[in-house]
Amino acid sequence: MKSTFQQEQQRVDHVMGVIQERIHKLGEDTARQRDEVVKIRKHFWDEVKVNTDSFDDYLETIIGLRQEAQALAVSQSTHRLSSKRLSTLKRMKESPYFGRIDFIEEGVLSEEEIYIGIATLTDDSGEDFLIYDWRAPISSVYYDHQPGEASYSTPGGVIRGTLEKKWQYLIGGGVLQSMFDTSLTIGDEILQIVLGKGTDKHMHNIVATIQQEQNRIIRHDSGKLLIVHGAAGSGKTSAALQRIAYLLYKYRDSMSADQIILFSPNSLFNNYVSNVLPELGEENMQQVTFQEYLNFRLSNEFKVENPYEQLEYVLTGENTSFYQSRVAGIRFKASTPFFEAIESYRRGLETAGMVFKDLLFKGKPLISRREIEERFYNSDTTLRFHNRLEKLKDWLMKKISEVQKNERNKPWVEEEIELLSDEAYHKAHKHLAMKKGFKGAATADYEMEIEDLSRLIVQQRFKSLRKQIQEYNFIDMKEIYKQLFISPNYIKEWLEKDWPTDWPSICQITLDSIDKGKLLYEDATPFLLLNELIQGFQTNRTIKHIVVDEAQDYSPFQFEYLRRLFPAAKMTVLGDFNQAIFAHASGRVDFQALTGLYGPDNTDVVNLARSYRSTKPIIEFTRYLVPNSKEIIPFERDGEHPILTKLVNFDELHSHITFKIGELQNLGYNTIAIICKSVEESTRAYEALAGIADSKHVKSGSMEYKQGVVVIPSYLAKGIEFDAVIIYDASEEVYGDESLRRIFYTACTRAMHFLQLYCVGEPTLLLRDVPGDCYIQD
Ligand SMILES: Nc1ncnc2c1ncn2[C@@H]1O[C@H](COP(=O)(O)OP(=O)(O)OP(=O)(O)O)[C@@H](O)[C@H]1O
Repeated sequence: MKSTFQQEQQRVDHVMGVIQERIHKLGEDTARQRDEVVKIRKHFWDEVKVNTDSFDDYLETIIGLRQEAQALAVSQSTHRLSSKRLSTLKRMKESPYFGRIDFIEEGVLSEEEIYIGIATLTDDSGEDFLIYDWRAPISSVYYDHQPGEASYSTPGGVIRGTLEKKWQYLIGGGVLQSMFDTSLTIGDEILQIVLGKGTDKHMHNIVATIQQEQNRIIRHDSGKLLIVHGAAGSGKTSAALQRIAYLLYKYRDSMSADQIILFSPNSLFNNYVSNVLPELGEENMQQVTFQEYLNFRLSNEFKVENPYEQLEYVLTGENTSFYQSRVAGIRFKASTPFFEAIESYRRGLETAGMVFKDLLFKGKPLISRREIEERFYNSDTTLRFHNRLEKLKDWLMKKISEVQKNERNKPWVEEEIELLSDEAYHKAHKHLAMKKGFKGAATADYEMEIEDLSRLIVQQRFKSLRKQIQEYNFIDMKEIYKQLFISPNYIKEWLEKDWPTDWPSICQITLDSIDKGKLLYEDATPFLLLNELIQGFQTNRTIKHIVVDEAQDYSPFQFEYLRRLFPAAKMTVLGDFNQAIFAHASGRVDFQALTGLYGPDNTDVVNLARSYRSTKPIIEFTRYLVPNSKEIIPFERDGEHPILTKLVNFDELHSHITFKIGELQNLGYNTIAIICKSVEESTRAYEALAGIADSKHVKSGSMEYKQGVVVIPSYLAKGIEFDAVIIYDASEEVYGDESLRRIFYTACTRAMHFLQLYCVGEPTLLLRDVPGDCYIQD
């Protein structure tokens, strides 16, 4: 008689056979579909008869074109779906499923064995499920329940029953390596195995070991806003990515990957998480950093400072003049009172204060800014602000048309006609001929009239002016924003209280920067907001979901902005106060305040207390670095205690680090990070440690997360993790300020298996509260 293990292997073999068969069949189908697409593309124009001689011919051409385009679209979509399924099946060949529940539904006598994997697989009849997708309603029982009474929600209502048993499988290369009856042990064996492994270049999916509290996040589906607050390493990013996969499955008929945006902390992180969805057979969502968005919107007008330049300044600029004022400005400009001040300032612009640009033609004002201003403030004040601007735009267009008409007979036009090159003449000829309905050979007979040519030349000359009006570029946004800072008292008109004491210096810093063509990071979102409040929000209604990771580094201001920008989207926000590293994140970072974005009825908050990334000794050490440390629960994974080594000078430090790296590499650690406070420090460290083979210096703008040894500033290491972390210099000299606590905590919590801290001189007092038995002092 066969053992349970053998029977299970037999089942694996059977399922593998089915998968192999499907791969073979689908491989053939996909190849055929690809040929079909290529064929349609190649012969697209052979199938369409282009004839525009008469209206009927024209109509027939259009219909032909449409039919051909439709055929192409259908073939492409069929091919895309088959390819997607094929790559999922190929992944399932490695490990077809990872779990099983034995479930008896209420009112049904027999128990059903539900095997769970990354995608559904049925037998040839299509009736019996060999594997259930991990996102199927019934699969939630696997994540949510221990043996006993259990239930799950379906679109038709709640199904109740009894969970008899729960199994976890480890299958690799089609071979069953181990299976655990977790209903008996309630063990985390597989989680232990997964977490004990080394990291590699990319984050991986966690579907086989999703924890109950994470499942709540993944399957959450009510309200507009889900706020997830969780300790470092608690799986916030992982849960968010599986949540996206879940939403793409649940709403597969109405939501596609390009309708979801993930706001990531930096490009390195983008690269790091880019494999999770493809591993699950889904396409990646759009990934963007807030900075990229700001650049996209503002780079025509300004050079926009990036958040890391801002942070680097905060970390290293203490000795520069106006340092305190700049930091106060950063905080204030990220606050809700400043948001409200901008809103009331905009309302104030309804009666006075709009600044316009002269509309120039041939270098001279055609319509002066004063004239535009007068027209605007004499317009009907009962109309909404935006409608008044629309009317102003119409008026300007009309004026331009009049001037344009008068210009046709001016001598400059005649001169230009005479100076027209052959090529320009030919182009103009063609354009006018097309406009008048001449075609092909007939155009040769057409004599261009001077009048037509003049009109065309004047029209061309006015094109950019019209564009300027069309795009509201006659509003001097830069001056309007500057106005807020020109007189330090001006703000008091829009804000009753709460402006910072160093406001006059903040005003000066702002103006100096704008005059140099640079927009400080703290001004970028306020400037955009004012822009949108005046010209109308450029909203994007196609986006259905936005996920904001590392949300503690966004200001309330930015959240409000995102809400308005994507009015049709739901939002998932993930963060950890303790890792708030940006300068605007004062002690008042408050996720509860985010509830105000959509209101309490539309908001849910989930807390993740258990931390998975690091070994228990590392978590027990790091949690003493932040307040509320008791709330962080370590996952029981053993390892070495963190080590603090005190050194007397930098030469000693560098030889210690070089030796340690060799040791760690011999232990088989793939990813080792030497984490520094700032780029300034990491540049020095990298140069001094040049002897370490194949080490890389990660700077802002680095696009790819690499294996091996990296020297990295703390704020770029956020969101990612390393097998071993070395804190380059944890001295009081470097981390001597309380405001660096969160940066220090973030750096230490990047370690999965090993944490070494060095310090040249006295260690930072941030370690003061860590009990001596939580680390080894060298
Ligand atoms: N249920 C789980 N099963 C397996 N691994 C998990 C699970 N949850 C989290 N992990 C692992 O823990 C590590 C940390 O997860 P993740 O990066 O998602 O946490 P985070 O909360 O976003 O961390 P941080 O805020 O520190 O950036 C990752 O290696 C992830 O794969």
